[in-house]
Amino acid sequence: MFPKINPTTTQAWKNLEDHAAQMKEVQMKSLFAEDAERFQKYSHRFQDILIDFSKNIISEETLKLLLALANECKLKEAIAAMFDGELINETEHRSVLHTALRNFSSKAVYSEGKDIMPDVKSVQAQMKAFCEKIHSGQWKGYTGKKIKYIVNIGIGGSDLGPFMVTEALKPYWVAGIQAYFVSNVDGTHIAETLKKVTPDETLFLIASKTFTTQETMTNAHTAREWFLASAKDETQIAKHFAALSTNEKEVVKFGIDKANMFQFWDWVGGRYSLWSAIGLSIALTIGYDSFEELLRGAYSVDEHFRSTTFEKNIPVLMALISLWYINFFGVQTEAILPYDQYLHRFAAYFQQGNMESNGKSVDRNGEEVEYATGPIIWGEPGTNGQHAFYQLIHQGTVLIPCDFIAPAQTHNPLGDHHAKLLSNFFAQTEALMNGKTEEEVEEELRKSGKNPTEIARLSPFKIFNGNRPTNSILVKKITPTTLGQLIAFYEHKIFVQGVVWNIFSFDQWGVELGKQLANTILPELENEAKISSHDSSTNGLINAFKQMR
Ligand SMILES: O=P(O)(O)OC[C@H]1O[C@](O)(CO)[C@@H](O)[C@@H]1O
Repeated sequence: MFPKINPTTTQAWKNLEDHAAQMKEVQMKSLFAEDAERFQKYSHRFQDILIDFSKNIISEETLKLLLALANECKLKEAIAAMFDGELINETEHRSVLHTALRNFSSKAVYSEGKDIMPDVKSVQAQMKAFCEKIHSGQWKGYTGKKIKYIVNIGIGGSDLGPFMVTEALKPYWVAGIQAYFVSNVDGTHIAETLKKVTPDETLFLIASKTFTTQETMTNAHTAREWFLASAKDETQIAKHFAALSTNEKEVVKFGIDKANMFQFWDWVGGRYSLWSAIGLSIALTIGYDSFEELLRGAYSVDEHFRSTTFEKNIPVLMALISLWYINFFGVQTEAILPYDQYLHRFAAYFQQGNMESNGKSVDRNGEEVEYATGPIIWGEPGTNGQHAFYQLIHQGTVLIPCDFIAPAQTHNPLGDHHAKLLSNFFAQTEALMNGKTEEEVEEELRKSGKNPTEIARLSPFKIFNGNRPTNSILVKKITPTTLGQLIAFYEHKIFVQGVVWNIFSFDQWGVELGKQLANTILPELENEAKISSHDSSTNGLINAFKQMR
């Protein structure tokens, strides 16, 4: 196991603190003015993806120190430990091997002494055969019709990944298949979905690693009742329900045929599970071959991550540059801004990926951390975001490093839409870096005919300080391959940060307390009795709810 190092005790951390004091005085635009090669030096190409880190408040010295920090925190050893199946998820005593799900080498991968690749390949073969049956129409519903609707019922990692990917890859959807995703326990979600599908043409995928998650089980039972209200025959459930899970016992208890169970394993974290059987909704929607391309894309990044020197290692650089702001500039939040409507769930997906992984305040030694860890992640597609929250990014009091992502080629070449979209993408990062000086503002106001009094009054509001960092990620086209690559970049970024912060990125104890309390409160809502067992606010709210309902 790699050592558990408090990053603040490293020499690199101390050096970075001193260096940050100097860099806080530096303007990015001066860095560009001083170095005509800056873009070439700080941008990296990975197949059809270009990542430009040059619009960051970093110098060669910054990167040298950040890389020294990674080395002092034993990142190399940590990467090897993950890929080698060591039990790095210590609080759950598990390996972390989502990378094995996209391992296209012929090499064995071991977890707790067992080569897991035969099981992985066998489930993939099962998924492929199932997709073929559904797509060819060989698989028939209870009235003899072919399956037209896929309804994935899952939440968190059992929903966000498949939903994000199927949306991102809409141009690849198999003709005749329509996918829906139900996650929220709010009955509205399933009720509205069921209005769009027919019982005899729908396949429900009950996606849950544990098969005990309240939301998913509640929705699954509602779907089952809805289905049986039409089919009126429990033996027909086998034609319309499949389970994606690690928990065979619970799947069978629910009444799903074992033959319709697609298995995955404890060493797949929920938020890293789209590559596993949880991806069946993806494979059914875009076809198994495209699903495999997605996996292959991720595999190519895994190889890059494992073998590329840290100086040129894209996820390592993404992680360290982000950490530079979080730990040395006091940054608390990052935005992910895809200039691609198909990627409209990308930020939401990595909200869970990042915040559930690195939203921790106890280190791997069980000590409270004395430094910042995971940031708040959020974002919306461009240009919608521009008309909503960019005001704050440009002129607000908080520094928000942003990732701008755009495809060079669109799947929908309509008139000049794409040129307009991309002109905004380029303009925003330029504006965030350069800002607009007082002189520029005054000159502009003068030209627009304002008098000196008006110029003096208005100019403070129109100044942009600039120097706001961005990464630009330009992708030739969003395809299964490039999407797989993008996702894997972000996954490994999260891993690298977790290593440097010395936290366990693959457990999620922080979601338990709320679940426990909800289980206590649920029976209290079953009658009209006045509640007095909580604090006065919780009692007051529950009692008011009982009166209002
Ligand atoms: O797949 P399951 O077991 O239903 O869990 C769903 C989600 O719930 C969590 O455990 C907590 O939100 C996530 O980590 C997971 O992705």
